[in-house]
Amino acid sequence: MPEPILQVRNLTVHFYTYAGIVKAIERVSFDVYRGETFALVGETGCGKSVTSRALTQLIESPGRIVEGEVLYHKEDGTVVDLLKLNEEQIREIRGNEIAYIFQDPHASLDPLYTVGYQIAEAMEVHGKVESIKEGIKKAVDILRSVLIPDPENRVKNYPHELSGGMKQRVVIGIGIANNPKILIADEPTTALDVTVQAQILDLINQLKEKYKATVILITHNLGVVAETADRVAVMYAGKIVEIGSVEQIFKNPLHPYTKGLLKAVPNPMTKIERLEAIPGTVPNLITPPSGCRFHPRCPFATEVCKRKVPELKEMEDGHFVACHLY
Ligand SMILES: Nc1ncnc2c1ncn2[C@@H]1O[C@H](COP(=O)(O)OP(=O)(O)OP(=O)(O)O)[C@@H](O)[C@H]1O
Ligand code: NI
Repeated sequence: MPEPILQVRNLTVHFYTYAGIVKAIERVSFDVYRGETFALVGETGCGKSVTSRALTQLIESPGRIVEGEVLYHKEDGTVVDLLKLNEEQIREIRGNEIAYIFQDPHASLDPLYTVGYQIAEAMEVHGKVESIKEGIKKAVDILRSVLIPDPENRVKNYPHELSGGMKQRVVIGIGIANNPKILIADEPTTALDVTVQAQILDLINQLKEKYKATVILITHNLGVVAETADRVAVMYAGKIVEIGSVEQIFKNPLHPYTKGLLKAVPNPMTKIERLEAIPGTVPNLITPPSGCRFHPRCPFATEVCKRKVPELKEMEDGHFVACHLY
């Protein structure tokens, strides 16, 4: 039996805006197993980033986590609900046991400090080194492990002295500096060109093996999912509609939305295809559709789909779908 490292239950996040309450994610539940790469996929605005940020309470005003549990299974066997931790406790976990790599390396790095300093600081904050000076020494090894050439000199560079791909390697270096148990990569390659994207994904895979980490990978690129993930959760308009192994999802997609996604990508192994070609648009999440949120776009929708929210049901071993057709 795979052992869960995270169990997410009924995670719900709302944004209280002037226009109304944006129901960004609603009762999202899934497990992530220790050591796997778990992908969250879906069109833009479906709630991937909000879900991943909510795992460690990284939701800023006007957003609020209104419901849910995120059970984190530590290596010593204890289980904590990350949503019940206070600010200081969650900050101790964030960046240390659970680290993020965000999409835009420009926004993730401070232009005023050298990359060595920034890696050193990430370690010092969590008590992994006694001083920045010691941290900068270790930063050389970290730059080496993210395959930056000439790390002894690169450590003294400012972000603007590095290419986009190199900057993203530095961001990954900061992410892994404290040897996290879970690495959450939110569109880590979107801002990069295609060849560099492949290198960065390779790097994440290598680091995952080396540090025995668990990876949560957020992407709208199904080619990336096919190549790097073990399991996949498909999101639509703030809900998870299907979860399964990569093989189950690609060979036997069950939800009409998942089928549409796969059809919208002529060849799932093509890296550059994106998921934008399903007819209709993602609904407004202030007044989401009743029942199944996909029903207005679904070719198979019936009466019940308008009335009743479908729950996730297990159809085959580990393959879940939330759809009234099943
Ligand atoms: N600060 C905010 N205020 C209001 N609504 C927000 C805010 N942040 C996110 N949302 C809403 O939450 C929903 C989910 O957004 P999220 O960023 O998680 O989508 P995503 O799946 O990551 O999309 P993308 O692929 O474009 O990154 C969207 O409808 C978005 O408009
Ligand atoms: Ni996002």
